[in-house]
This record gives sequence, C-alpha cells and structure tokens, in this order.
Amino acid sequence: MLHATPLPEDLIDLPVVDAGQDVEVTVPATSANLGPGFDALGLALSLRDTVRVRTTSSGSTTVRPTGEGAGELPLDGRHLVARSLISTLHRAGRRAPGLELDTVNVIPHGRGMGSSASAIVAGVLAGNALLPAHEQMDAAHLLQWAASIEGHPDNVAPALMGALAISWESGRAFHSTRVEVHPDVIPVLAVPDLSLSTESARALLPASVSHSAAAANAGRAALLVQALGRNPSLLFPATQDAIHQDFRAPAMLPSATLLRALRAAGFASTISGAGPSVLTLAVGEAGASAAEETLHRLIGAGDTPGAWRVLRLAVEREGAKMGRHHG
Ligand SMILES: Nc1ncnc2c1ncn2[C@@H]1O[C@H](COP(=O)(O)OP(=O)(O)OP(=O)(O)O)[C@@H](O)[C@H]1O
Ligand SMILES: N[C@@H](CCO)C(=O)O
Repeated sequence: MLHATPLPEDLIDLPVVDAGQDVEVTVPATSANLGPGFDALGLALSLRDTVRVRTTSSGSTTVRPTGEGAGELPLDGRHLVARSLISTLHRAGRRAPGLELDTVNVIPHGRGMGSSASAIVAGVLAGNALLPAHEQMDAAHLLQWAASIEGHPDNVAPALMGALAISWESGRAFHSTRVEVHPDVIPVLAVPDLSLSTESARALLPASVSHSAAAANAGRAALLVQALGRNPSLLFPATQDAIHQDFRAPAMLPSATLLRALRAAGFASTISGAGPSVLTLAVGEAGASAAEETLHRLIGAGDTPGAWRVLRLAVEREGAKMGRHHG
C-alpha cells in the first residue's frame, strides 16, 4: 500500500486544479480470495463508504472522518483517501490548491472487507474527477492505478465495477473482468472485534507452494466462477482453498476455528480477504437464515473468543459511484 510521502520541492510548481469543486464518491466493501481465488477473485458487498471532497484555496488538506476508524485515522494529507487523491493529481502533473474531505466510514478496517481498497478507489476517483476532462483516466487506467497503489487487484476491481471480478496480472499491468452473480447467493459475514493488517497476513505466506496445492486451487477457482455465476449448489466444493488460509490461521485462531466448524456443518465458508472475518456464501433466504443461526450458535458456544458481529449482506451489483455537487 502507498506510504506517506511529503510533497517534494519539485511538485510545488505544478499547476493546480480548480478551487471550488465539490465531488462525492461512494465505494462498496469487498471480499477477496473467496477461498481458492487468492489475489484474483473478489466480490462487492452491500456496505458503502462515502467521501465528499471540496477543493479550497487554503493550501492545506483537512480530513473529517466519521464512523469506522474515526479517532484513529490521520486528519491531513496522510489519510489514505487524501493520499490516494493527491497522488492521482500528481500522476497527472497537477496538485490541489487545498482540500477538505468529509468521510462516512461504514466498512470495518483491517477485517478482510476491503476497507483500504475502498479508500484508495475513493481517492483515485475523486482525484480523477477534479482534473480537467481531457486529462482524466479511463476505466482501464483507473483500475491499473488503484491496483498499483493497493499492490494487488482483487479488492480494487470489484470496488470499481461491482459484482464478482476476476483479475489477473500481465507483466506489470493489472486487468479485470466483471461477472454477474446468481441472485440466490447471499454473503453472510462474521466480523470479529480484532483486526489484522493485510501486510501482517501476507507476511505469513510461504514463498512457494506445492504443485499439487496449486493445481487444486486452480480447479476450485475455476469451479467457483461457475458456482457464483450459474450454479450455487457447487459453492461448497468451490470455496476450498489449499494455498493461504492454513498458513494464516495462527494469526486468527478464533476465525480458523469458526471456519472449520462452518465447513464441517456444510456451509461454503472462507476467510474473507486477508482475514480475520469469515465469509459464508449462503444460497437463498433459507440458507442465509441457517448460516446466521449457526454462526450465533457457534459464537455463543465460546470456542471462538471475542465479540463478533454477524452481517447478512447482499452482493452489490454497482461499483463505485461518482457525483458532483453544484452551487
Ligand atoms: N476509509 C478509510 N480511510 C482512511 N484509511 C483507511 C480507510 N480504510 C482503511 N484505511 C487504512 O487501511 C488500513 C486497513 O487496511 P488493510 O489492507 O490492512 O485491511 P482491509 O483493507 O480492511 O482488509 P483486506 O485487504 O484483507 O480486505 C486501516 O488500518 C487504515 O490505515
Ligand atoms: N488477496 C489479498 C486480499 C487482502 O487484501 C490477500 O489475501 O492478501
């Protein structure tokens, strides 16, 4: 992920974008990996963060966050949305005359629900919208730029496009295609009160995996696209992973325990993103109710310490949305 960088001296002379602009962007949460699709598959979820950006002539950047993370996040240009916005302007050879950001955060942070990707997408889209029309990036470049800031495309792509995104890397370029999800698929999330940074979770992964594990994941990931798009009855075998969840389990033991119990009960459950939330892909309203009841029972049994939130969501069909305030 992008790290805080002070404005280098040679950027101070960049031309500014217009002051007095007022844009708003909303971006969905996402769940990446979905079991076997490590760094490739991601699903948009029906929770949205909102960011309103005004360009001012103050010469400084002020962020007013509310909701998730408020009180912990930086209130200036180090804030991830602001950093992503500012770097998008610099990429185009521009800078802001001054910025005011108001953010309403609903997506939990460090829980495997794509909060950093949503923040980056919000900043990149807002920055792009502040540029003169002929300097703005198209959809392919927005994906490329946002994924290069995040480091991998699997959250950024569904945050931009909605539904299921299949992403791949070719050389240093990220690509993605959108797949419509079967209407019976209902995501149910179990979100613990402890957070885990993606950076720490990635540090637990081995440099290589066996040929047989890679082959198993390739088959299940292919099956998962069919299961999510057309035949949800295949979701249980399609969500089996062999290359990342076990390696990360020591950093999220309650989540690993919950995942094992859910799969033993026949639910298509995975670790959401880098964890520690647990995602269940339920089928139909009855399936989602059964998942919720099972989750409450397992959490109540005391084998998974800590406080948990159970969220019955929907697959979000729409990706990030931009608007502009006038007057
Ligand atoms: N809306 C936001 N505004 C500012 N910073 C944010 C926001 N959302 C996330 N961040 C930053 O990103 C960090 C979380 O990112 P991280 O990649 O570790 O987890 P995640 O994106 O929530 O989970 P995952 O990538 O596994 O889905 C937060 O601790 C915070 O520093
Ligand atoms: N594919 C990423 C998703 C979390 O950002 C990971 O598991 O590390």
